[in-house]
Amino acid sequence: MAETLKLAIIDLSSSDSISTAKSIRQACMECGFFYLVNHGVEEELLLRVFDDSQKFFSLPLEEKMKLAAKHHRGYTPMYAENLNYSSSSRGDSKESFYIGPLEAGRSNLNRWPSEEILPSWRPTMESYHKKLLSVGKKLISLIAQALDLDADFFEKVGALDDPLPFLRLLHYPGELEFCDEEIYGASAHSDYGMVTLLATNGVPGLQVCREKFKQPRIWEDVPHIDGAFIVNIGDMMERWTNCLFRSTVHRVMPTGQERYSLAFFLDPNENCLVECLKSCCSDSSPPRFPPIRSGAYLENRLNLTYSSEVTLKP
Ligand SMILES: O=C(O)CCC(=O)C(=O)O
Ligand SMILES: [Fe+2]
Repeated sequence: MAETLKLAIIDLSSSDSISTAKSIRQACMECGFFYLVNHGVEEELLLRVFDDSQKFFSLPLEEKMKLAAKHHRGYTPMYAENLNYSSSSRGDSKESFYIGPLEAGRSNLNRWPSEEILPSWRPTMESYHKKLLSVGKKLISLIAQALDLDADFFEKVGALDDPLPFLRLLHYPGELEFCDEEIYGASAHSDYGMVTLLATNGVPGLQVCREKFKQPRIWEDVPHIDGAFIVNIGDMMERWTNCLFRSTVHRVMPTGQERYSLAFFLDPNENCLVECLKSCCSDSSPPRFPPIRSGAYLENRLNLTYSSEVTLKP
């Protein structure tokens, strides 16, 4: 039985940004995961998004496959993905739908179910996507302050001016087709970008491993809190901070219950150079990673996860 992890709760509506930034710093250094409350996303919108997500995944497979992922947008069927590419097991038992950036010039790569089949599906997803981008940007400015940087640091380095936000609708079936081998809902992985904001339908399954280099791995459950997003730091933020802020390994275990979640990945603009912050390195603690361009890094990670061609550029 996994222990239950008690994560910090960060209030996005607090007027005391200094103390909020301090709590974020501690949470990111200790665990890389925290809850975000009072984020301003209405419950009614969240319910509509979950409802529409369920409607999409209930369509016949051939209908969903008409929107099969291209350029990393659209539908990925069950077992299409192996997040833990060092494992040779079957892919993950989940299906998903990716919605990429909505900004002009990029949004034409998105794939949408037709209005006749799922009326008002697209506007619902677009309004959630936009809302989450604004919550994510607010959070990033607090993360900058948590690193003793100017609140607009990540804007100034070009990460957030035309960023790469991806909304991913996820569906984990309750009953598994194969029970003779080790099957994960999502196998062990860390996220690639800056931050991820996750909402779930309340069904458990998410686990984190705080010490990724220790064996055997110890997994702890992350319980759902009504109305809270689960936020985690991604690998690019870990690179920026020279591992001060942790991109923690996590996974989703099947529980026999059907599960839906919404993961919003906020990734820097593809041209943004991700390099160790001056405040995070010294002679005795030199940069652990060379500088990389966000786009090249993401493409490489995505290509390792999916066998098919993935392109990020519009
Ligand atoms: O569904 C979840 O709870 C987590 C999904 C996840 O970690 C991911 O898609 O990166
Ligand atoms: Fe993840």
